[in-house]
Amino acid sequence: MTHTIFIDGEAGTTGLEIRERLEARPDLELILLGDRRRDVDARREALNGADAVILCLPDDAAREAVAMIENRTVKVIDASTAYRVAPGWAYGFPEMDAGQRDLIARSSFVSNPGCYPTGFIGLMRPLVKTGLVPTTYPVTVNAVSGYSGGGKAMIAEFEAPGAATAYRAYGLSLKHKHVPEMTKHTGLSRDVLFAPAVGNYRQGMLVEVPLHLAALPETPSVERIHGALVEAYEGRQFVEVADLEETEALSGLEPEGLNGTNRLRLHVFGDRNGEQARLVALLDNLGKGASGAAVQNLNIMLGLDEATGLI
Ligand SMILES: NC(=O)C1=CN([C@@H]2O[C@H](COP(=O)(O)OP(=O)(O)OC[C@H]3O[C@@H](n4cnc5c(N)ncnc54)[C@H](OP(=O)(O)O)[C@@H]3O)[C@@H](O)[C@H]2O)C=CC1
Ligand SMILES: CC(=O)N[C@@H](CCC(=O)OP(=O)(O)O)C(=O)O
Repeated sequence: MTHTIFIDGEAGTTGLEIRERLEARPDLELILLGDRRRDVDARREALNGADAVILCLPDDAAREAVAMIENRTVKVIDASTAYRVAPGWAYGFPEMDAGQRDLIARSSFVSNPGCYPTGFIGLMRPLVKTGLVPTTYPVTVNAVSGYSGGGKAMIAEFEAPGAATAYRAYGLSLKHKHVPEMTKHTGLSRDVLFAPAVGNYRQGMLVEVPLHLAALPETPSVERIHGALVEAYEGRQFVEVADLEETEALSGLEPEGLNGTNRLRLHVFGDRNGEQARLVALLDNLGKGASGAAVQNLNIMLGLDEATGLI
């Protein structure tokens, strides 16, 4: 059986990567609008005529697209921030809980997680759930992304001749749009303090949570933190927890290590005295952070093997 798929935003950074992942698949037929992609009537017809639609648009345009969908049989995946904490939408992170994959499979409206939140929630949700980190704990997140994270506009800025910025801290007003989903989907009751940065390379990211272990109620060991993550993701194809020995042997970690994949790798670095830890997630902002995750959710919603077409 062939499923018809419409990517609204097919020529954008996320849309193009999804298209690349879907184009070669014989089980799917893509509805492509080409030069008519901004034509509202053409979009309305495609949004209501496909089996599934993937919205790769800015937030406001995503809300407009959702309002255009009258056909209740259409399955919708939104890659924007518009619906990530909205009622009636399933959060598209299948590995985050035992029942999340089934929830996504039953849902017609799935919100794809943000790239930074995928790394952060991957690291912190199991620790909050097991009580190792209290819900009231003041959590800080430091992160760096490649410039494709900012879409076409940021790619043009960084790739313009003479653009020499090496690194830029941003989100300095402490109101980044990812904070609500990071807080909600880890189960924290206090907003996380998010310190993002963008580097002069195209793609890939590191998301880090530093922890003073002695400030946590049970002063958990690095092994215990690591064990909670291993247990949470056992048997998951796309989320892996690096061995402690492998992590200890590393003298550095680079953000481009999983580019082109749908994988998320979690590391737990600890000091010799067991007083401090650095939890670090590595992912491709356009892989498990966006386009890969959207394809994984699409597979689940269509009742297919979730790994179809993904590495
Ligand atoms: N880049 C990333 O790493 C990630 C992005 N996302 C999210 O995915 C969404 C898309 O981001 P990204 O691909 O980076 O952005 P881009 O700027 O690269 O692409 C946006 C796309 O949206 C289209 N578009 C913009 N406004 C409208 C409109 N009013 N009507 C119809 N189409 C419109 C553009 O069309 P045109 O081609 O004609 O310009 C373009 O194709 C955003 O919500 C972003 O936050 C999520 C996770 C990671
Ligand atoms: C480098 C950069 O600018 N990154 C983007 C996040 C990209 C992303 O995750 O998009 P969503 O917001 O849809 O999740 C930002 O911080 O706004």
